[in-house]
Amino acid sequence: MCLKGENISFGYKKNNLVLNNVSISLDRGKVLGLIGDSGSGKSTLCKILAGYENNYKGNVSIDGKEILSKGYNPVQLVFQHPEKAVNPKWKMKDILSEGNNVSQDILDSFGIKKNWLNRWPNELSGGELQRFALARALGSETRYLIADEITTMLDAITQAQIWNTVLDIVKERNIGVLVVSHEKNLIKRLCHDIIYLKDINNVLCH
Ligand SMILES: Nc1ncnc2c1ncn2[C@@H]1O[C@H](COP(=O)(O)OP(=O)(O)OP(=O)(O)O)[C@@H](O)[C@H]1O
Repeated sequence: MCLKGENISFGYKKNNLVLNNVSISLDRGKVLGLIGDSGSGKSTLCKILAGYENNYKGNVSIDGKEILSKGYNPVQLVFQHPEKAVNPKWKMKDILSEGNNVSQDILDSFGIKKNWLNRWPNELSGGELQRFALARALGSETRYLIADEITTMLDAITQAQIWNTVLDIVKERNIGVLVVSHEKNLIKRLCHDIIYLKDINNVLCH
């Protein structure tokens, strides 16, 4: 059971590849780190694996099947800036309802308080908002989580709390996680394996 990207090539503009023949495989239950220089295409690869970009060459499969364009995506992507991933005109309870059967246990484990649900996104801190984004992404049908710099803007204590919670949940639910971070120490601490995305040829190696 794995999320696989095979021979992925992609450019935002014609004749200007950001990813050149990249292959990556994330097993269920594993935490895989992805590092690479700024601009090497890490976020782009995350978006392709999560089905946000369609115009690529190569193949993405989830547990041996192609990504479905309809229905809940078992591959969920969480970004660095939660404020950009939520509708500012929705209350938090409505934002959460976009997820898939997010359990009370998940809300409790992220320390999401009941009264936060009636607030607007701009009435929460960055860390509180990121907890919501993660809870929303960890609904019952999620099989893979792609975490693109999810704690970069947070203080060390909040970062540790959030990652401890995420690691507990993914272990219990056998979810595979791709961790993108500039912080090599964080990656070393969290991940079972690490891959490096080179900036020019996009060769992936262990
Ligand atoms: N929507 C877009 N349109 C055009 N070019 C883009 C777009 N998004 C990213 N790029 C370009 O694609 C390249 C790869 O960007 P990407 O964000 O994937 O890199 P990254 O490795 O995640 O970088 P960083 O570590 O700085 O976040 C960069 O040169 C960037 O300028």
